[in-house]
Amino acid sequence: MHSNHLLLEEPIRMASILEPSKASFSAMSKIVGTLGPRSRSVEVISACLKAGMSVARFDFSWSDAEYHQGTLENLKAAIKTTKKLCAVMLDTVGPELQVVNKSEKAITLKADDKVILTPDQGQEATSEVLPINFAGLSKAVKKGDTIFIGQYLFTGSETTSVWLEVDEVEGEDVVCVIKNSATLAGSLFTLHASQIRIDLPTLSDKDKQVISTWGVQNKIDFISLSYTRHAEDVREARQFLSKLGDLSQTQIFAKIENVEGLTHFDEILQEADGIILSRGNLGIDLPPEKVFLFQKSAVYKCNMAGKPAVVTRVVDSMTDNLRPTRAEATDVANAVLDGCDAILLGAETLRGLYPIETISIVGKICAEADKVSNQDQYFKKTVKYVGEPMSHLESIASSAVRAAIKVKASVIICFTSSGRAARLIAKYRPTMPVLSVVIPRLKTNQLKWSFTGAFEARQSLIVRGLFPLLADPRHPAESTNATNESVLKVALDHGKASGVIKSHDRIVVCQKVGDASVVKIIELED
Ligand SMILES: Nc1ncnc2c1ncn2[C@@H]1O[C@H](COP(=O)(O)OP(=O)(O)O)[C@@H](O)[C@H]1O
Ligand SMILES: C=C(OP(=O)(O)O)C(=O)O
Ligand SMILES: [K+]
Ligand SMILES: [Mg+2]
Repeated sequence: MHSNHLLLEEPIRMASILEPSKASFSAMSKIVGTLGPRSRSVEVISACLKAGMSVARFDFSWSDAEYHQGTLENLKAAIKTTKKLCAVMLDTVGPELQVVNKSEKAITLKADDKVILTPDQGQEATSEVLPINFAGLSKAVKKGDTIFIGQYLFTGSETTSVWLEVDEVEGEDVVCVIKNSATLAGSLFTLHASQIRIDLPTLSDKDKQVISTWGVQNKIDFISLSYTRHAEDVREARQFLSKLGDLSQTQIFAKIENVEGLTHFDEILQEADGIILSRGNLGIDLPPEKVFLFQKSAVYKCNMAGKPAVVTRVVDSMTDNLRPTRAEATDVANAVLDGCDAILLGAETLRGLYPIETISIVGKICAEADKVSNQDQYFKKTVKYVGEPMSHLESIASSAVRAAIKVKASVIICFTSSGRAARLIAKYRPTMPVLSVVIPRLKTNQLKWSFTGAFEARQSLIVRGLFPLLADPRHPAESTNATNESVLKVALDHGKASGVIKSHDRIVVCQKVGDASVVKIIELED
């Protein structure tokens, strides 16, 4: 994929744009798919994995643990048959405001009419009254405030979502003027009050209950912490996970969905393992002309911190269409050029008509963008930002990337146990895939012995450029010459089998020999 590297900063021969792309290993960018009604059979999930999905998101805003368990069992079966790894992400409900439409009858709202938002959940949802799950709304809003309501995983389509303006507050009810005619479809609508503080905990009691049952049972790799607004939200979630056995290893991805989270971005980034730029909600909270600026600066900060950045809501129109709009197609490429690690698909895979095609098209756009991203510029910027003296490991990691580019290596093979070395290599955005060979370590919790490695391997599935391989735990974890050689052979065979490594290729290897970290370049004979 790196062989015909073009640079946007140099004149591109226009005709070269039309040259068909060589079939490549896969995109360096990752794809997170939200699984639901249209993407829960073994068949469809298998196709999604083959098309490039490497993380499955289970959104607990919608449906229950039993339903999600059924989907997860199918995911496990699909992983087994396709032999494609996939990590599991649990997405919390958090302080999300919802309208439950028990009857599931479509609700027609007409511009200039009035509608009442009430916390009385005993009432049916109609075009006059919409019951919501929060009693504090009337205290939080004032006349003139803007409220948005859309179908769960709204796509922004003007006919299924509605803008309201607060007209008056009557006790706990909020009376609103409808700004556009729309028909709300489905059983659940999300409500977003622009730039309003919602006084609800970031981890709700229901979230805690789900995490400590479903989450523990399934050893979830990631928590997607909806509506993270302060660093303290992440610290609290971390504290909660620390008491749940294996989940002390679960990574926390802070979802930035409103202005409050944006304001505290720097502190949140320090605490979190990664960031989800939740443009669905954030795109409503921010003035439209500011969305790109947040994206560019947040992704830059994530890159410099070496933490994964995930961008959402990229090809909403593919929920009903086989092709993205031109704007969407360009937006996906720009997200990659901005430096994001992964793209998160919502409605497109959950209830869209074309989940597999969506993943495949997004993957292809990412792969094209990968080819023209300016690695040299990025590398220099990162080295400058990190400054001197660099930590030993960071210096080794950046040198490995530099060497790999200079010798035109086809892959970097990185030995790691904690995953730290592989993440640092990814931070320097190599143009070739990184096979992160995770070496298990024996650990004990005083009750039983087990091996580390599974979490670390799956968690790299959200990092741009990383392709994990879990080494056989029978290999001793000590890095002797003999074990290094035998593990390297397994990694090379794996690389050859998957087509990234060919005979006579050069390969950069990052490993420890005794106590010393080394970067070596090998040239294959056959
Ligand atoms: N089991 C191993 N065998 C050989 N080298 C290793 C092993 N584990 C880590 N390394 C190398 O050791 C250095 C530290 O890597 P890191 O991922 O931080 O290791 P750790 O898992 O010990 O935190 C890197 O150069 C990495 O490639
Ligand atoms: C992904 C988002 O959130 P949700 O969990 O509501 O899909 C978003 O707001 O972009
Ligand atoms: K959610
Ligand atoms: Mg959201």
